[in-house]
Amino acid sequence: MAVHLGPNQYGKAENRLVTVSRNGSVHTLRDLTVSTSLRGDLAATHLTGDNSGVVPTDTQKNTVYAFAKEAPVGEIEEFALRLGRHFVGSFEQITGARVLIDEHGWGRIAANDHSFVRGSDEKRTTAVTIEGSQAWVVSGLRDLIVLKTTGSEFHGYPRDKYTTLPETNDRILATAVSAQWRFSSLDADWAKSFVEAREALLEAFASTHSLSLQQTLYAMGEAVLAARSEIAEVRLSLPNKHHFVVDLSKFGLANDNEVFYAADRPYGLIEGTVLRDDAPDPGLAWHTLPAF
Ligand SMILES: O=c1[nH]c(=O)c2[nH]c(=O)[nH]c2[nH]1
Repeated sequence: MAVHLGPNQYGKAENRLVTVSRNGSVHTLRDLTVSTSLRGDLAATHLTGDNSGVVPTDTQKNTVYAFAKEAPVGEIEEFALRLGRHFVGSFEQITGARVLIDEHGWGRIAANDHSFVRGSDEKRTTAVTIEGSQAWVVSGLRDLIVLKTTGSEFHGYPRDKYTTLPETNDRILATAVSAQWRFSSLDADWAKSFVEAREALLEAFASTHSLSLQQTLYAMGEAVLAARSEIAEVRLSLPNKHHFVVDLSKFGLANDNEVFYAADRPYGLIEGTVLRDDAPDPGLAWHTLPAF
């Protein structure tokens, strides 16, 4: 039996990092989940258990925490680039790295400058891939939950003997947006880019009169590309969070799109990519990230 080692990487997943920085009595809280993965000449450990090239995942974890102390964390893209470049630059066998960071949002409680309230489950995300001296950044968000109570239709689909879905020209449209956008430049203003891309997603969701969630997805991706020239490509994953009109006729009640059953599962899952015609080659930007 002839076999060989295929692509591999290893690291410490989901390091939970919380930092507090103090400006007098005003405290600033950051809450990140950081995952590092390293690649390179790692055949020896897989084939013989020779660990001479293996930077322990424990060391990777420690580096995340030490780096958070040694310099300001900054934007998550900057922190991920700093970590990835460190591992690739410091260890001969390590030629590539992927650093994933999710940022969890906290708001201030007005009572003082050191109390916070965890907001929604929305996460700001980045995925940085390093290969030698090259770097690619894909940023985005997850679990941005949106809903509109009108301005959504769904009809005109083929019917067969299994089709029961009634056509509708007025329904609730709701989804939990996962978006990832690929930067064509590392010179971006990461914070501004995030705020404006997010705003473009929300604006497009709200203002597109939707004939399908697919159409809304395309409009949302297009809006991000129109808003931010440094973004080359947007990938969206949109679960269709169905809201079914409850049949109240058995109680002698009419239901004019007022009472809904919010279904948990199954859900439609609409996924797609919108990219500029002249988008630069993605290189390894999507390496190990979901593609569709
Ligand atoms: O916007 C939609 N797209 C679909 O593909 C689909 N399929 C379905 O049953 N409902 C919907 N809604």
